[in-house]
Amino acid sequence: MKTILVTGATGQLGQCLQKHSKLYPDFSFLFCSSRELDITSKEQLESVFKSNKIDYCINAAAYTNVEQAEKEREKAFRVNADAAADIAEFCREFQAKLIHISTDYVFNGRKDEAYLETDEVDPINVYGASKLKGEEKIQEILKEFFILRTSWLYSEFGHNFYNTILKKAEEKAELNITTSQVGTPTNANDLAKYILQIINSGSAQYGIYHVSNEGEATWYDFAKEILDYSGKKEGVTLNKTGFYQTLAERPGYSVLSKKKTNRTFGPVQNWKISLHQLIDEN
Ligand SMILES: NC(=O)C1=CN([C@@H]2O[C@H](COP(=O)(O)OP(=O)(O)OC[C@H]3O[C@@H](n4cnc5c(N)ncnc54)[C@H](OP(=O)(O)O)[C@@H]3O)[C@@H](O)[C@H]2O)C=CC1
Ligand SMILES: Cc1cn([C@H]2C[C@H](O)[C@@H](COP(=O)(O)OP(=O)(O)O[C@H]3O[C@@H](C)C(=O)[C@@H](O)[C@H]3O)O2)c(=O)[nH]c1=O
Repeated sequence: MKTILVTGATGQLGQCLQKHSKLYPDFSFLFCSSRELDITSKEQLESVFKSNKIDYCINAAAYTNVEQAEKEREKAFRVNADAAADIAEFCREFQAKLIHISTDYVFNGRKDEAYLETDEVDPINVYGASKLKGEEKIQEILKEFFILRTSWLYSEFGHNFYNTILKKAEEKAELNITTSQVGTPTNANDLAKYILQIINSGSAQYGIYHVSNEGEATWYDFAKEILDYSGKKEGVTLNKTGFYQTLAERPGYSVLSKKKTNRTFGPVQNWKISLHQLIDEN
């Protein structure tokens, strides 16, 4: 039986992994919240790796507050880079394979077609820089890793753009949503299912992969689709804006090419279809 450690287990992706883990009764999961396992503590990491024979570690723990990271650079790097490196060290020592999640924000957004895994990285905010450092350290330390770059995650769980829009719709708020970023909203349930499929396949095709839904959208397009499909647009004013004031700069274009991922592990569905599924289910 394969034993799978999941860090950050009560975060958005962590909760999606918990939900979909039920489909894998032959796997033994060790879900650890930040309270149960602080990944910045080498002692705590060592203790988990020593007392369990871990085959895979899914690192779903991260510092994800893009705005706050501009003010807490050190903390963002401690969690997203240093702790990721420590996890990689323990994976090497205890022969576990690492599945680490990274982001479209490692790119500067100046390209005008989908980013390949091999394209130049050049983050333009602190969060992106800290995630890139994590990627780099993992590759230096470990051979048996999958770094999965994803984008614009949303789900029924936790704090995300989808839940923010639904909440604002309940409040009948006036929404001003930016059209100045193009990317791909990705249902975290799809990512969770994809990760579990990779483990189940036993693949040894290690490396960096892009795993997001297919297609592209602006945040405005995403908000509009959420409101239209959920039938909650009544009384809500939705405005396009070319500029939404934020502390952190974000890439203008961050669609990820899935050519390599599709070839290796199979397709991921279109973002609109996946969004509709989530709304239908909830
Ligand atoms: N959300 C998004 O839009 C995107 C996310 N990603 C990446 O996907 C992954 C999952 O993101 P998502 O689930 O959305 O993020 P969340 O912020 O929902 O979850 C992150 C989890 O990490 C935990 N965590 C933070 N610091 C530590 C620590 N020191 N030790 C242990 N756990 C810690 C948090 O716990 P607590 O709440 O208790 O602090 C939280 O449960 C991350 O690697 C992220 O960088 C990539 C692209 C898009
Ligand atoms: C709430 C809101 C946001 N926006 C803008 C701000 C920003 O440019 C964009 C998205 O806002 P958010 O703060 O929800 O998203 P942001 O924190 O940028 O999301 C990112 O999170 C990290 C973790 C990732 O890895 C990325 O892939 C990406 O998903 O929408 C509006 O235009 N209007 C609004 O009312």
